[in-house]
Amino acid sequence: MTIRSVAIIGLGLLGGSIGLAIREKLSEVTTTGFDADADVRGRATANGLVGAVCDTAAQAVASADLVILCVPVGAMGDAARGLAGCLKEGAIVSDVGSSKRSVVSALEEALPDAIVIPAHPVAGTERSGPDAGFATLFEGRWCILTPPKNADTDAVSALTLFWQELGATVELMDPDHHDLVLAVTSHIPHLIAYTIVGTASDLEDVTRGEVIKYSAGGFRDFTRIAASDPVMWRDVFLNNRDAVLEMLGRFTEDLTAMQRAIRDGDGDRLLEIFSRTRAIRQAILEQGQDVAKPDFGRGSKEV
Ligand SMILES: NC(=O)C1=CN([C@@H]2O[C@H](COP(=O)(O)OP(=O)(O)OC[C@H]3O[C@@H](n4cnc5c(N)ncnc54)[C@H](O)[C@@H]3O)[C@@H](O)[C@H]2O)C=CC1
Ligand SMILES: O=C(O)C(=O)Cc1ccc(O)cc1
Repeated sequence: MTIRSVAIIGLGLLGGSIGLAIREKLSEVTTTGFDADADVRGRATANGLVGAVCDTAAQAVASADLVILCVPVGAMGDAARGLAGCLKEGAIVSDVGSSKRSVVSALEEALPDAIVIPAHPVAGTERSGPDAGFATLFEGRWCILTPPKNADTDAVSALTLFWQELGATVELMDPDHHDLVLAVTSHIPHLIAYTIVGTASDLEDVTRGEVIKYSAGGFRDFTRIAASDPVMWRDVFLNNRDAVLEMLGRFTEDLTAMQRAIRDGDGDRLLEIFSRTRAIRQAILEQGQDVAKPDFGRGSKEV
């Protein structure tokens, strides 16, 4: 099957970036879009994120071969229910949600007769909204597809090709495994950033001023991540609860071990842990991933 038209539901960072990337890399593909927020629809029109910004989701998807839901994971069910009875025959319904198990269930429940192939482009920034997108967001990034076991193979191939044409490398994964892996590589790091920046902001006024004044690289990096969209991340934690709690349990144990090593003056133990973690960064660099300028930092404002 050939994807000739794409409808994007949710015209923020991800939706806008997909629209711009299609315009730049797949000029023969037409795009339509819808956002629940009228102001966002206005900005999307002004920024030319899609060929036509529609007043309803039904209009946006009516002739689309591929529909991509780019809304917070907690809104996927509502957004999908709004499309029931409006899809073109044979259309693929996909998404970009950061967690997959609950999204798979929400989409399949809302659209039981549709071809649903969930996806997660592992690419983003701390920015959000219709002015934050950029066409190169997906270049050199992973896009994980979590197709159901009985998925239409032509649809999986078409979606794979679509993401490859936007510059991503595609991998297939089971949704539960996706959620566990992303809990440790993305969700817990965000939780830690929100926590440490929150801890600093709870300090008394004088000290807090000094935190801002003397913030060293590490803290500044955390503030970038902790500036990420609150609604999006609330939804990620509510929707990937089990995997996050599992990984948080392990993290808490490791943090306690670190606390004990410091209390005991166990320098050897600290050296051992810090050397092991250094090797992980080395391995990421050797894989050719851009860790010096964070993944996600493209298009983001340096702080
Ligand atoms: N921000 C990031 O770095 C990344 C985000 N994601 C995922 O992408 C999705 C979108 O995130 P962003 O683009 O960053 O968010 P965003 O906040 O920039 O855009 C989301 C848009 O969805 C709209 N919306 C909400 N409910 C809607 C509904 N029912 N119907 C139509 N529009 C609706 C909002 O008005 C908003 O404009 C989320 O599921 C997130 O987990 C995935 C990878 C990276
Ligand atoms: O900005 C950052 O550091 C990110 O981690 C971006 C990001 C956020 C959510 C995702 O599901 C994937 C990537």
